[in-house]
Amino acid sequence: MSTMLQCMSHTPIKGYFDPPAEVVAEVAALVEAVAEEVERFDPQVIYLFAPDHYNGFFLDLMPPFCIGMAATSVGDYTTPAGPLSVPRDIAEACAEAVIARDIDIAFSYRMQVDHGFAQTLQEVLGGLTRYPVVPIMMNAVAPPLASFRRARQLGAAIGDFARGRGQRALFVASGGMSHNPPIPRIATATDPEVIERIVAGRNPTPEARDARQQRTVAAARAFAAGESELHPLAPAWDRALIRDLCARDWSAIDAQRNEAVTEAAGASAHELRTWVAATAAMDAASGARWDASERYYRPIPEWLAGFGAISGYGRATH
Ligand SMILES: O=C(O)CCc1cccc(O)c1O
Ligand SMILES: [Fe+2]
Repeated sequence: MSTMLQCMSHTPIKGYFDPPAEVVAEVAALVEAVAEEVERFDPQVIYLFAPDHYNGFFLDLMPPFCIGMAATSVGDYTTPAGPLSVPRDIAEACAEAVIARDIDIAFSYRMQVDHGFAQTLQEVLGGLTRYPVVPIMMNAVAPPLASFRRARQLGAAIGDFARGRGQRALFVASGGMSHNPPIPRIATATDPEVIERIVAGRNPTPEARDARQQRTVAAARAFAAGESELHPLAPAWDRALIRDLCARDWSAIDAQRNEAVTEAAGASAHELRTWVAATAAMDAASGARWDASERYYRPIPEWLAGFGAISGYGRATH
């Protein structure tokens, strides 16, 4: 059974407000190259680890992790709306295997996902329905968050499950790296409208969604101009995390404390738990016979993102 790992940042600001043309072209070339590799690999199943940004999951009921047995993209920013091709039997068996390992994940038969999933599906994975995909949502916006250690254990359980199935499996993470887009937090929110939106803001009007997206784009413009209170990008921290993941230094990964991650790299650096889970899944599915390396890294303030990518290739030992 062959395996592949692709971890990459997402940023929905792309197209609304962009860095210099050479940076846009560099990222486009990266995306295209990874998409071609995926096409050549021709996965039989994709395990896609991604966060949500208060578009599909809210504080009325926020799970640390959720596997979708069926899922639909809400179509925020420039991403397409519509159903994903979730192989329900595989997703169900995966949830069963994970829960049997004492990782008590949630599951949904009508999961809504946002650009966290949809941008990567659209740009890297051939669209929402090109391949069978098991979507795994990891809460990265609403503290208290599960630990990096738990993300690693979740990934390992899914990787073992994938190996047991013997299918050509692609593990994908969408998110990170250091960044801090203006996502409200219940601890500091005071505006009742904002509180309502993060507690129970499912299916907003198109106007409300657009207003929110325009605020994010405005924040990116201010951040790029150096006129922003948002946490700065943290290239040195990002590169160290890339090194730890590629080296499979699980004790270093497990030692990451949530407060320290926020402090060093901004609140949305927590999206990197998707990289942790996908890499741990790859490791479990591939045994010792795989390698990962840094594919790309650049801090891109216009996109509010420490933008990185790692790729890994392997062949399972049985
Ligand atoms: O709309 C939002 O809530 C956040 C949008 C957003 C911006 C930059 C990087 C990201 O990873 C991201 O998700
Ligand atoms: Fe994000």
